[in-house]
Amino acid sequence: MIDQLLMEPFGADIDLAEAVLKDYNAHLVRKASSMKGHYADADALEKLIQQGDPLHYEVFEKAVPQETGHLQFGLSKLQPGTVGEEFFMTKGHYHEIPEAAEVYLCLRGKGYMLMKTTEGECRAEYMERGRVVYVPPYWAHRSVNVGDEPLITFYVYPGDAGHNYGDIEEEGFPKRIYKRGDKVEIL
Ligand SMILES: O=P(O)(O)OC[C@H]1O[C@](O)(CO)[C@@H](O)[C@@H]1O
Repeated sequence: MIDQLLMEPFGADIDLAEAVLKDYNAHLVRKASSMKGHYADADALEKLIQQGDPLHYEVFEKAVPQETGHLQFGLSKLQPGTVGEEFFMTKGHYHEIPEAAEVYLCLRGKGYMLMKTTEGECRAEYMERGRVVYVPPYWAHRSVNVGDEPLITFYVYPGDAGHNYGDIEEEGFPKRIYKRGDKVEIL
């Protein structure tokens, strides 16, 4: 029985200086046009889309089965920039299995992990190279890049966790992160 479940172990290489996952075999790309409904300034987003629909973020993975017992891992690379005054961010999601936690290790850049619960609790945990953020069960999470280079994180979460985008699209996050001159404002 266990023989049928066995998968070959494998290794993967991350160029830590460049924060690049080598030989990835899964690649998710989200451009500005994937972000409709997420930013406060919808007109500024539309303008950005019309001006060439720039890359927003990518996720690079060594694919493993999306099943109980496995661990999904990879690198998330979020470009710097703003939509209006709001820093570039990921869509954000709860896990379909809400009890599933996630760990992020920041490899490059500066940003925040913005987290919220269905009860409306909201936290922003700072990220810079070497800092680990723990996203506990039941917290929706979104990365926000407040620096001027890509924000790159290594992440690990349970293989069967899944992504629930619907709830967060309806609820939104209670806080947003803005660039005001040289300042970062979390409001
Ligand atoms: O799913 P979002 O919010 O677009 O963020 C992108 C990626 O972030 C991750 O949680 C890892 O950082 C992936 O599971 C997901 O595909």
